[in-house]
Amino acid sequence: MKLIIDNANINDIRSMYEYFPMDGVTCNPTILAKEKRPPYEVLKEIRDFIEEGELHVQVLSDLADGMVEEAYKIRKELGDDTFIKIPTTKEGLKAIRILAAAGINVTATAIYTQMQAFLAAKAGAQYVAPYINRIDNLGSDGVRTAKEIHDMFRNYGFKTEVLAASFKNSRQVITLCEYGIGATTISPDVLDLLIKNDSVTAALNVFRKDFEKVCGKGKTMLDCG
Ligand SMILES: O=P(O)(O)OC[C@H]1O[C@](O)(CO)[C@@H](O)[C@@H]1O
Repeated sequence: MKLIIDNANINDIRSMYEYFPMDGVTCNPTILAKEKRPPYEVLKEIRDFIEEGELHVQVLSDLADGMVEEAYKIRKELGDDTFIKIPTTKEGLKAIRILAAAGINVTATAIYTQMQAFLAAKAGAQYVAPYINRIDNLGSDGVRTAKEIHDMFRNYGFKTEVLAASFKNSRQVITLCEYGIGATTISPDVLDLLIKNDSVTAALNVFRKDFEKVCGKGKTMLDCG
């Protein structure tokens, strides 16, 4: 499962890359706006830092022609390997088909239903991004929807992968990881929750205390005996 960071803050991204085995960065217009700087300035910094990592950037236009135009501008500014996030509306489907036919990487976003995912995959998207938590908040089941989309793609032999998005807890991520989902995009807060565990801390404290009984406070394998 690819692990992608859902954030546009370069300091957060650097820090997450330092600790976690990351595969790239996604953002959406809301995440970009939080940086309060010109978007391409922010995105170019991220592009340079993550080098070959995946970068997913969303368009704003409502109509297909505008989406396609934005896609070319994004690629010109940030490189041809950039994934263009296209909202999976009727106009979006038209744009996905045009872009995919031109060999452009597309991530179909704002996925709430299996049908959207099916149509986006058939139109040629590399990824579809179901919104796990937002689906839950509609009274449905985001994790189940993502699993069903994954299974449906396998049944049809589509190459499209699920890029699960909108997580609020680590359980949602782990369940999809077990299931073999292609990728997840996760905020720094939820990423930290994947490794935070009070039992691990407690176990390490016992090891330290026992060791210090013999070697003294603050000693390690470097400076004891
Ligand atoms: O519900 P949230 O946390 O705003 O997430 C929406 C998600 O959709 C995406 O736009 C999909 O890539 C992410 O950037 C974001 O995680």
